[in-house]
Amino acid sequence: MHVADLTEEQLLALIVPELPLGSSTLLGPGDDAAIVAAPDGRFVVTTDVLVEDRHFRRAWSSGEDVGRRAAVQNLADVAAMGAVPTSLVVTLAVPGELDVAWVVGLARGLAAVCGPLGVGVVGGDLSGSPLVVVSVAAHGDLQGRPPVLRSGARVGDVVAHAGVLGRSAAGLALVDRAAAGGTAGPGDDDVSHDGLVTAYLRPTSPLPAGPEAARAGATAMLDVSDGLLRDAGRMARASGVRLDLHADAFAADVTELANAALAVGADPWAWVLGGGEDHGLLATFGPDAVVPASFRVIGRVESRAADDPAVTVDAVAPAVGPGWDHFAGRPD
Ligand SMILES: Nc1ncnc2c1ncn2[C@@H]1O[C@H](COP(=O)(O)OP(=O)(O)OP(=O)(O)O)[C@@H](O)[C@H]1O
Ligand SMILES: Cc1ncc(C[n+]2csc(CCOP(=O)(O)O)c2C)c(N)n1
Ligand SMILES: [Mg+2]
Ligand SMILES: [Mg+2]
Ligand SMILES: [Mg+2]
Repeated sequence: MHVADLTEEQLLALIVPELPLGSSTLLGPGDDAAIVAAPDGRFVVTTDVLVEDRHFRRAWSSGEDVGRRAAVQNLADVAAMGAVPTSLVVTLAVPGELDVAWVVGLARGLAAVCGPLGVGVVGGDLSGSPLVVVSVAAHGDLQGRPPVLRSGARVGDVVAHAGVLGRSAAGLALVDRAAAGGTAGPGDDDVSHDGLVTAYLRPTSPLPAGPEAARAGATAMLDVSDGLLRDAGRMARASGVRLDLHADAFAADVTELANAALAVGADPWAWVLGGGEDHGLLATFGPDAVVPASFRVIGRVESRAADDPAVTVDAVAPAVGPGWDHFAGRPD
């Protein structure tokens, strides 16, 4: 059965029962808008879109994969403010020839990520489109704490990261090679790259680390969606500082990706420092703070002189990067 065989109401009747209601939801799907409790008196709101052939390919990703990815990339932005996610709304634009099962799978993917967190999928919109487009807006609760902004990093703070680095980019390169008919070679001996492909298809984010960082007094935070160097640069510029990353801190990540990099002829450093879509959290903490165990220290905040790059690795401009940009420009 294809989407074009159904009315919007019939498609919604298949989707809505799959969606979690969430613990803060006062009114879920079915009316002109949803109602969600915001006990703090404020709420966090953010949106991120996924576009077919830009963020995923239908030949590679199931509906469930895309639903999980759409939820995670938005929940990571909520966590990056130090907040706990409460609800999502999901706009879905799809071609009429798309299988209904793909759309139901997408709802199940959203539910698989949101349900266990008590996050409601409380509404959305449907449209036809030549490509699949999934646009999510997520809301979150600061629980009475100040938000953790990008602009708060101060000279002398430590730089820390929670989550994985480079694994999604490695998985994408492996899927890409398989799709191009690439054959096994050096680096493939006795190793399965399955975990890396899953990291690309179904990224996860250390969401509880966001509020943990906020409680520990993080001075700045953002989620790493476009690559560590590019996102670190955003924090550095917003804060008027330089982030100096320590290469030693990434040795284990690079070693873990070495076989996959050999297999596809890539540089594992480019994946770790420049790959995006791992959705880890990059945060800074004052020198006296106790960095939560979910984070590892990867560098230090330094002053930025006029000619300094925003981000350095062992005090010099990095040789790889600069990370993802939809319009391909280079950062300042
Ligand atoms: N079309 C837009 N209109 C208004 N504000 C926007 C628009 N696009 C982005 N922004 C704002 O610009 C800022 C940077 O957006 P960006 O998408 O880079 O952040 P992000 O969502 O954290 O990153 P990513 O999209 O890589 O996950 C955010 O505050 C975002 O809300
Ligand atoms: C088929 C396919 N080709 C390339 C990529 C890589 N990619 C796309 S968007 C992005 C950065 C985050 O984007 P945004 O800022 O929009 O969240 C990255 C690393 C992919 N995921 N799928
Ligand atoms: Mg965004
Ligand atoms: Mg984002
Ligand atoms: Mg972000």
